Amino acid sequence: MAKEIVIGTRDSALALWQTHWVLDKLQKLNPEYTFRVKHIKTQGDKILDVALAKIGDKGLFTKELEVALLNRDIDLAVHSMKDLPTTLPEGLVIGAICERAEPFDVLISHKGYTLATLPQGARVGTSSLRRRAQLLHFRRDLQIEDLRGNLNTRMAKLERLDLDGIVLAAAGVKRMGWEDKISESIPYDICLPAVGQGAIGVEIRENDEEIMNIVNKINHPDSADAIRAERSMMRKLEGGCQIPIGALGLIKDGELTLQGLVASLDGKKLVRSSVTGPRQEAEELGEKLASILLDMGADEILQQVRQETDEDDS
Ligand SMILES: NCc1[nH]cc(CCC(=O)O)c1CC(=O)O
Repeated sequence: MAKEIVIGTRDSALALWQTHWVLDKLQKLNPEYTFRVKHIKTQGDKILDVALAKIGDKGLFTKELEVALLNRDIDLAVHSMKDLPTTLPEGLVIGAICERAEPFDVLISHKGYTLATLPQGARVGTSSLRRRAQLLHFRRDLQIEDLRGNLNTRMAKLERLDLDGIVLAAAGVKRMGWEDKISESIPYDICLPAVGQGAIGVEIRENDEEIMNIVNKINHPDSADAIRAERSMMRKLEGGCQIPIGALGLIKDGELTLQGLVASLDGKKLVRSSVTGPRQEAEELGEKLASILLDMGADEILQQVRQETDEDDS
């Protein structure tokens, strides 16, 4: 009988879509194994009524899966790369980063608005600090409403809260089959994506060579190098708290260009820059861009954000 490999996943509709996408690929490329899915509830799936920025979202969608990996309850965990913290627990590694879908954000609005044409003071839903800051930087007049929950809940809130629009990741919207609801693909100069946005990753045990060989077949080197650079930038910038950070790595002719930004929560301050270099130096490029941003004023923004989130906690 074929050896069974257990894939751990969250059980949101998006997570299940992503997991079955990964499973199909793995099964085709590794016919000698049988793959099975195990659902695991994460903290982020249970706490739906508290703003993410308040509880801190590091590992909120991944921790229980990581515990299951370390306990050998599962052999690999499928994550949205954007939800995977930049530092992994001891003993776990990223086994593969799959080919990235569109990394940009989209506006969903019944009236077909774009960010530029939304009426004065329009109410736009997002719970991401990164989106909030960049939207406010672009349009100081917008009223940003908190929008916690999985994609289905967020879409329901567009109606229930009678919002003028909500901002979501294009990749998730397409995976849910909601393309027809998109009223604008938001350009990168207005909104730089989250680190890892649009890519699905596989986390495995560090010394598990058998699983490493199985998942390596679905690794996409261009996506992996781009996202390694983004994660390296973020690792150097963040200090244990949630901050508005955007990043996007793109590979062309063997060269990696990494764009990045850091913004204040109100979007008033925003520093943005980019670096280009050999793709083999993805991690160094990420650190270099982080240093450039810090020199440009990101250090002050970070201090300010830390103070503001501390006040929130008390
Ligand atoms: N934070 C939730 C999350 N994690 C991954 C995606 C979308 C899919 C992706 O970016 O890979 C989403 C939804 C969203 O931000 O709109």
